[in-house]
Amino acid sequence: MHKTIALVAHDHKKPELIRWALEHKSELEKHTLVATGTTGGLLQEALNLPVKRFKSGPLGGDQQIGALIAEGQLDSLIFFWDPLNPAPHDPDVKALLRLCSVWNLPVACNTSTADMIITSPLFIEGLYERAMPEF
Ligand SMILES: O=C(CO)COP(=O)(O)O
Repeated sequence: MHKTIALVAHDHKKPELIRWALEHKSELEKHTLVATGTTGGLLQEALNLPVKRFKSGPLGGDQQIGALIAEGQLDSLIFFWDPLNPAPHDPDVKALLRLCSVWNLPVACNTSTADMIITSPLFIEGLYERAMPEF
């Protein structure tokens, strides 16, 4: 089943995300890929696949991806955020991860979880339910 997958990594984590994406290229190429600006440029070059690029994270890219979630236009987020270095846009990072919880969006912040999502029949066949938030 065709999905839209967002791929994002902070600077120190970009090599890890590129390695992961290359490893899973045969699955990723079946889907629409979106990314924050710098991550998207690197992925496009490494994978030789089209990647829709939003703004760089510090300039609002995380929020643009958050908007996709709120609009029901994203199926998963692979977000290798950096736990060891502070980001100037940390509130945006938190806001993006918060929306994944609000909408029950499959989100991976490391390679082990990303492996599980991209190989999961639940994900690939769309067998999980995106939550409608309750107030
Ligand atoms: O900062 C980011 C996510 O919070 C990623 O942005 P870039 O892909 O532009 O580096």
